[in-house]
Amino acid sequence: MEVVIQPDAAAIARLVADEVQSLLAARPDAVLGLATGSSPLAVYDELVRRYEAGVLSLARVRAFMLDEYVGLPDDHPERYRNVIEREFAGRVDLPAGAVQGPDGNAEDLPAACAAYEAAIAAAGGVDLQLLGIGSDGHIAFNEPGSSLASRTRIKTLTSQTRRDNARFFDGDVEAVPRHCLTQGLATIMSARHLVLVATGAGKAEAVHHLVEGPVSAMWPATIMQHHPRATVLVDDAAASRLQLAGYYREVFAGKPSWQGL
Ligand SMILES: N[C@@H]1[C@@H](O)[C@H](O)[C@@H](COP(=O)(O)O)O[C@@H]1O
Repeated sequence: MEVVIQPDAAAIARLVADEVQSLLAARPDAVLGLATGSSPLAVYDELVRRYEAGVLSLARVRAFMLDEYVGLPDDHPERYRNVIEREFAGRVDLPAGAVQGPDGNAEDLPAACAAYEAAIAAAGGVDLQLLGIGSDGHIAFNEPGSSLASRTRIKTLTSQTRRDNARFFDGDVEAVPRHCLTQGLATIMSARHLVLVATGAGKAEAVHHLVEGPVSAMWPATIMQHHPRATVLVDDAAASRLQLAGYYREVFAGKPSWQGL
């Protein structure tokens, strides 16, 4: 696992966008994994800027989302499919239909989960998966206690996650759905490069466990320690509880620029 400590979200976004740009230069039809939440927003803004500047095209890209709420009306602004369209897909040249997500309104939810796994596999798997992390250490919606071998399935959100996400629902916890469909930890681990972004002191404990704690279902993101290519990008506040922060800074400072993330 590589830990990259940067001064702020904008600096993190530039590094992640560089990585996406070099991936697409090598493979214009790459498969991206998209995350929702506030953490990846600066990355999306940076990618949009590069698209508008004409240095990046996503015309041949396919993308898969991590998760989706169950039961939000199709036109609800917080439905993750709509969030991704608004924050990213609708602002670049991703073709219509290029972004897929689990169908949280399907009549048969287990079948929708299986179909989603099959769609990812049929696309050849995800090349670069963007991730945020919840304050309780969840990735996608794999809450504490999630099977480390899980695949896309229905999950119940913890009250902490519902409280955390209430800010997107006018502060109304009751408006946050109780259930979701989420890629499992094994699904996420199948992506070829994991790129996790975390900023702010509220993520410091989760980041500490992710990078330096024992691998445990209680902190689901720790499974990333088993991934051969995982990059964790954090700002100073999110890095504040890392015991080896000085070492991570030294390693990154000494890295040849051509190496990328
Ligand atoms: N399902 C999402 C996750 O994909 C996200 O990483 C996490 C952190 O969100 P944020 O980046 O807004 O802090 O919470 C949400 O519940």
